[in-house]
Amino acid sequence: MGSLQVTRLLSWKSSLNTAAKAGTTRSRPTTQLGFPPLSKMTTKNGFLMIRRSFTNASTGSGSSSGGTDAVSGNISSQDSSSPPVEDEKDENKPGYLLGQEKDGSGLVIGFHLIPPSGDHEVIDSRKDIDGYGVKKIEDVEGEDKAQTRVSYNIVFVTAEAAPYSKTGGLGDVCGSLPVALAARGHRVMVVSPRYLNGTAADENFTLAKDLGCCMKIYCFGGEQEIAFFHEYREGVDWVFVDHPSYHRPGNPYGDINGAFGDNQFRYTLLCYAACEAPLVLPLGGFTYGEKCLFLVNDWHAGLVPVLLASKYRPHGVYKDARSILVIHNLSHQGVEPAATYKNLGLPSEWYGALEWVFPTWARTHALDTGEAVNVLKGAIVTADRLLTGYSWEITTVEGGYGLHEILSSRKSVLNGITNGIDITEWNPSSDEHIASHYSIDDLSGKVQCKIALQKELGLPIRPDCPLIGFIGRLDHQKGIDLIRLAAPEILADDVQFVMLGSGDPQFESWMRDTEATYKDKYRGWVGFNVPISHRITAGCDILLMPSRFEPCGLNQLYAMRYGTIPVVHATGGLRDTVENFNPFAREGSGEGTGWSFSPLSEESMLTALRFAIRTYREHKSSWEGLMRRGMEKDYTWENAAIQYEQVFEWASIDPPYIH
Ligand SMILES: Nc1ncnc2c1ncn2[C@@H]1O[C@H](COP(=O)(O)OP(=O)(O)O[C@H]2O[C@H](CO)[C@@H](O)[C@H](O)[C@H]2O)[C@@H](O)[C@H]1O
Repeated sequence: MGSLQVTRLLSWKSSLNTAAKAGTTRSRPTTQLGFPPLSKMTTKNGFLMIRRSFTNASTGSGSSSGGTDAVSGNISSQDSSSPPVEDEKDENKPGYLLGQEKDGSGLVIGFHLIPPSGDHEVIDSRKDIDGYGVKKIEDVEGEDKAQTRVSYNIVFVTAEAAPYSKTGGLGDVCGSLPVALAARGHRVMVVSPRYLNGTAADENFTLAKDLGCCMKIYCFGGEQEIAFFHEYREGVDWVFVDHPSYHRPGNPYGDINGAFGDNQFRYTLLCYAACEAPLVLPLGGFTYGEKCLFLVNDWHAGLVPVLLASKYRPHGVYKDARSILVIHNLSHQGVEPAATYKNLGLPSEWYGALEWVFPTWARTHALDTGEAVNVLKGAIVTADRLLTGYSWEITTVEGGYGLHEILSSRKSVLNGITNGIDITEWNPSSDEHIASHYSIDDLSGKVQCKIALQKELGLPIRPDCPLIGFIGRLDHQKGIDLIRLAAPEILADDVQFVMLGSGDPQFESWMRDTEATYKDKYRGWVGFNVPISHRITAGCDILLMPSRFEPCGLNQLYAMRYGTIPVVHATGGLRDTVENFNPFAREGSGEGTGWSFSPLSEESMLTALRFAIRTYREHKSSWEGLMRRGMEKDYTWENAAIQYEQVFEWASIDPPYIH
C-alpha cells in the first residue's frame, strides 16, 4: 500500500470552488493508511455486541482504523440530507445487538441489527454496519409470509452518472439503477468525478458538499491530492471525486480537439479513490466497510478489480468484497502504450493482467512491437463476474473488439441484463420538456408535439408528413456512416428527417451541410441537448437506429414509450427489445413494436424504412397498434434491479476470483 496515503481534514472547506483552484493546498494531519478492524465485537446476553472504534484524528490517538470521528461530526452539521449521525465518540454508549434470523425450521439463516434500547426493530440499511446484512422485508400478503432478503453494500464506480454528468447510456444507467437498487433496500454509493467545465452544467454539483476528507494518491510519478464531495439523494450516496484534472472545458472525455490525452491518469485517480471511499467515508455516520460489492462500469473504472486483487487483498483488505464489471461499450478499452504501466502504481508482477499486444496488421510501423496496456482487459481477467446488455455478441469475433477470446474464457460468469429506463423522466404524460402531454389512453397530444417540433426547428408544419428521427453519439458504433450513405435516398421521399448528435467532427459537418442542402426536409442539431432529445422522441413518428452493435440501447426503449416506432438494426439489445411488425398475426390485429433489419446494409435499412413509411401513410390503424403495443411495454428499472440482485447473489456465493 506504499503508494497510497489518506489524510483527514479537520475543518470544513464548504466553498465549492475551493478545490477547483489548482494548486490549493489543505492543511491537515496525514496518516499512513492502515487496515485495522473497524469494529470491536463482544458478546452480551447471547447477542453479539458491535461497538465502533474510531481514531481521534485531531490528536492521532486511538487506533489507526477507518478513523472517522472528526469527519462525521461535520457531516451531520453540514449535510442536512443525510440521516442524523450518532455520537460515535461516546465510548460508553451501548453498541448494537446482533439478533438471529431463523427460517421455519429454526435454522439460523442470518442476523439483523437491534438497537440497544430494547426497541427490537430491524434498522435501516444506512445503519447496517459493514457488509451484506439480512434484511426483513414486509410481505404485502401478510405477516406470516415475511421473507428475508440480503441487502448489499453496493459501490458503483463510473465516469458518468446522470443528472450530474452524461454523454450517453452509461450516464443514464448509473443515474437510475443505483436509485432502483436503493429503493429495494440496498445501501448504494456511486463514485464518479466532479466535473466542472465552466458551463451551467456545473450547477448539477451544487448540492454536493465537501466531506473534508482528502487523500493522497501516488501514481504517475507523483503525489496527487483528491477530495470527496457528497450528496445524499433518492436513497443513494452520490460521491464525487475532486481533482483539478476534472475541471476543464469540454465533456467528461474530451473537447473540440478530441479526447483528453491524460484520460488514463484521470480515471486511474477515480479507481484509487473509489477503492478508498467505502473504507474512509463515514456516510450517514458509517463507512460502507470492506464487505461490499463494486459495480465497475466500462474501462474508466476497470482498474478497481485489479487494485483489489493486487494491492488490497494481499494486505488482508477487501477479502470478502466482490467486483462485477459492467460493460456498456466494448469499443473503448483504455489502451495506452506499455510504458505507461509503471504510472499506474501497480506491482510489476501484475503487468500480465493488463498486457495487450496488438496484432501485426494493427501496428503502425516496422519497429512497433504492438505492446500496450489495456485497462478493460485487466478488469475482465480480475473481476468476479461480468455483466453486459447482450452477452452472446461480445464473445464473437465480430462483437468482441479483440476481447472475444478473453470474454469467452469467462463465459461461466458472464450474464446479460436488459437495462431499464427512468419512467419518471421519460413519461409522455408528464414530461416537462414536451409541448403537449399524451398517454396510451389519449394519443392526441403526440401530433401537437410533432407540430411544435417542426415549428421549433423551422421545418414546414406538416402533421401528416412522416417525421424520422435519430439521436445519439456520432460514432461508428451508431451506424452514422450508413445514414450518411443512405440520406439522399431517404430524403428523395416526401419525409422530414431530424438528427441530434455530437461526436466525430466529419459527421457533425456532414449534418450541417445536409441541412443547407435539404432546407425543407432535414435538420441536424449538432450538440448534446437533453430537452431536445425528449422533444425529438415525442415529436417524431419513426426513430432510426442502425447501430453496428448495441449491448442494450436506450433510445429505442424511450421511443416505444413515446409511441414512436423504432426502425433498428437487428443486433444485441435492439433485436431483443424491438419486435418485428407482423400485420397478419393474431387474426389480423397484428403484432410487433417496430422493424428490425439485417444485414447492416444501406439496402436493408432503406427497405425497412420504406415499410415503416408506407404503413404510417396507408395503414393508420396498424400504425396505432404499433404505437400502443410499444407504449404498453414495461422496461422499468425495477425489473432490471431484480436481475442484478440475482447476479449479486451468485457473486457472493462464489469465492473471490482472485484471492
Ligand atoms: N446529442 C445528444 N443529446 C442528448 N442526449 C443524447 C445525445 N446523444 C445521446 N443522447 C442520450 O444518451 C443516451 C444514449 O444511450 P444509448 O444506450 O442509446 O447509447 P450509448 O452508446 O451511449 O450507451 C452504451 O451504454 C448503454 C447503457 O448500458 C447501452 O444501452 C448501449 O447499448 C451502449 O452502447 C440516451 O439517453 C440518449 O437520449
